[in-house]
Amino acid sequence: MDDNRIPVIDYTKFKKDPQGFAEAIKGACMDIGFFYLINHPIPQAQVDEMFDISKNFFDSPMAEKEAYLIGRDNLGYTAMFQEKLDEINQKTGDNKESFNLAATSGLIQTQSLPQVLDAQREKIAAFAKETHRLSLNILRAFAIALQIPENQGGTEFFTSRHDQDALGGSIFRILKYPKGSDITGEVVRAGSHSDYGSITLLFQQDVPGLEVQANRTTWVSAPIIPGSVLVNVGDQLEFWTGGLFKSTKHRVTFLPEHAHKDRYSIAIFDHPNDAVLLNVLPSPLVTLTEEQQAIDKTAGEHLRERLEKTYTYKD
Ligand SMILES: O=C(O)CCC(=O)C(=O)O
Ligand SMILES: [Fe+2]
Repeated sequence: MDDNRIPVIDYTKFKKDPQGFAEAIKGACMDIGFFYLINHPIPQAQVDEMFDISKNFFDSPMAEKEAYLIGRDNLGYTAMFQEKLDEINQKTGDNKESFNLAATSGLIQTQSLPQVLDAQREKIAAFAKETHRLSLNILRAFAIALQIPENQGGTEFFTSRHDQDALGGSIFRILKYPKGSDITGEVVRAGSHSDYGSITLLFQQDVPGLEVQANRTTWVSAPIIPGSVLVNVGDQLEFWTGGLFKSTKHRVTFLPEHAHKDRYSIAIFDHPNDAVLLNVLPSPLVTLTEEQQAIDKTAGEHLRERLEKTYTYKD
């Protein structure tokens, strides 16, 4: 495999040749930590509808958005420059706005939402359910690739630990990178970071800008492949697999077209349920170090540690 390329994997292979699909995904996860899925089951019309909802929300008056500022529950609105994903290298915060919606069933129903989003709650919930179904099949492919024994859960080892009806940190995030040039002198719009969860699904629309750090050294662009979803491994899965799967840093940089075009993206961050211990993985391919085995860390603890480092909460 070319190390500097993000592989493109055909999702229809999951049904026809689960083993081959699992091997392709494993190769990508052990290498660059990112892959595109084409021919996935989420209808483009539904994705487009989510982008329309997102645009309507970001167009609403600032007072309405700021009434829902993000708090320690990791839900709500993040204003321009509020999040600083790369606290070491960025002078200013990220040049973007975002809104975190809950992606666990209970919270989808009860999260307090601004009017524009509240009116679309059913559609948002349906999209969260649909994308979660796709995540579950990716997690099944992981279990096949990692040869999890039947008596340890087999194919359902990861899915049973990503129950949308149980407590967990999964987030459905809409993002807007407003048009305009780099007023602060930063080249980067969203600082270099790795994601926190197990897997992230990313939908990009029209305007590129995402870059991925191949081999932990070289920045390569992650172009938009129409109709695809970009999938990446997060920190919890890297930790859980003893480093076998790579949680790769990525960032969004300014491109000339950003001067006159808004950029929108949607990220679904799937997390293991809060109570899941990340230092136990019954796979013959994974060897956890003694040190790692000694760290009894749950997914919930892992997430909260990371969040405290990157946000400046206004409460
Ligand atoms: O907007 C993008 O393309 C990437 C966003 C991202 O990496 C994140 O929110 O974690
Ligand atoms: Fe990210």
